[in-house]
Amino acid sequence: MPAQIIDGKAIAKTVRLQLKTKVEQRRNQGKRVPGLAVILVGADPASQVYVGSKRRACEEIGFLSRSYDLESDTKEQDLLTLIDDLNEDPEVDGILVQLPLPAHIEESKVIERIRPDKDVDGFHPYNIGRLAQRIPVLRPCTPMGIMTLIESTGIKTHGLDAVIVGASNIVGRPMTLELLLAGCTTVTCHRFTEDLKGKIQQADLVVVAVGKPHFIPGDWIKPGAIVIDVGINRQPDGRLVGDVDFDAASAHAGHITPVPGGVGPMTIASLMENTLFACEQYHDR
Ligand SMILES: Nc1nc2c(c(=O)[nH]1)N[C@@H](CN(C=O)c1ccc(C(=O)N[C@@H](CCC(=O)O)C(=O)O)cc1)CN2
Repeated sequence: MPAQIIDGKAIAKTVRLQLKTKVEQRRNQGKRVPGLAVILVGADPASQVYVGSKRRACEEIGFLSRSYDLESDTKEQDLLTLIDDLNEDPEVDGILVQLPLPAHIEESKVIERIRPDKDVDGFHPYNIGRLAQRIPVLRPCTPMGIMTLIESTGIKTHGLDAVIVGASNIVGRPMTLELLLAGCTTVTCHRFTEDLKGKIQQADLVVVAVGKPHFIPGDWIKPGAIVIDVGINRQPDGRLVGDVDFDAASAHAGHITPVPGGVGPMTIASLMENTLFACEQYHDR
């Protein structure tokens, strides 16, 4: 039987509609709307697309949206000063700095400058530490969205053997922490991993985030496994493909995310959830 498609676009839309209702309720109660500041440094075309989607999602849900588009040669200190200002701005619940940053700006310095209670990306060491200690607050958006997608299948995660391919700070590492928290036995694979095929063949759940088109052949997938593809690779003909050979993997998997329309839209929906969370948990008074 072919795999069931996990429709991230539809699930993300449902999440956004639920958030819109909650914002309307806040308005009716005389409360202020949550605010998100989105900062883009430079003009990377993919980043412009993602930032545009984040700003549109804010408007659709009814959040206050603040946009900061900075030149690619912006000084690190100027970006840090903007973050300092936004940290003190009572209308702003969340601050998002789109990654990657230009090479002259130190990413960790910027992430650590955002106050943990406004770190809606969930990348600050405080928020990563909370997730590692099983008391999550603001969680990294892509892994958080993936957990929502997995929950939508109705499959219980306790005891599953999960393989995460890729060990980035944005996806692979926090994904491992999320799946550990969800009761999976986790194996995190990276460039030095040996026998990747053997590990994937054993996995009930595979999350792939390496950024290489069709890196995982379909016939490596265990029959019935859940396959989550985080890769977004543009082909010479303009099509987007994932890190997994979708057509071949669909013949083996039980559930699979498409690219596009899988993980990407849920990343943005999770960011919106985090913004409301920051507003309600930290800033409502
Ligand atoms: N500060 C951050 N920077 C980056 C993050 C992040 O979570 N925080 N993640 C990625 C990029 N990303 C979010 O910013 C992101 C990637 C993809 C999508 C998405 O909706 N993709 C669509 C396809 C869009 C297209 O046409 O290119 C899909 O998969 O259907 C949203 C957000 C790196 N940087």
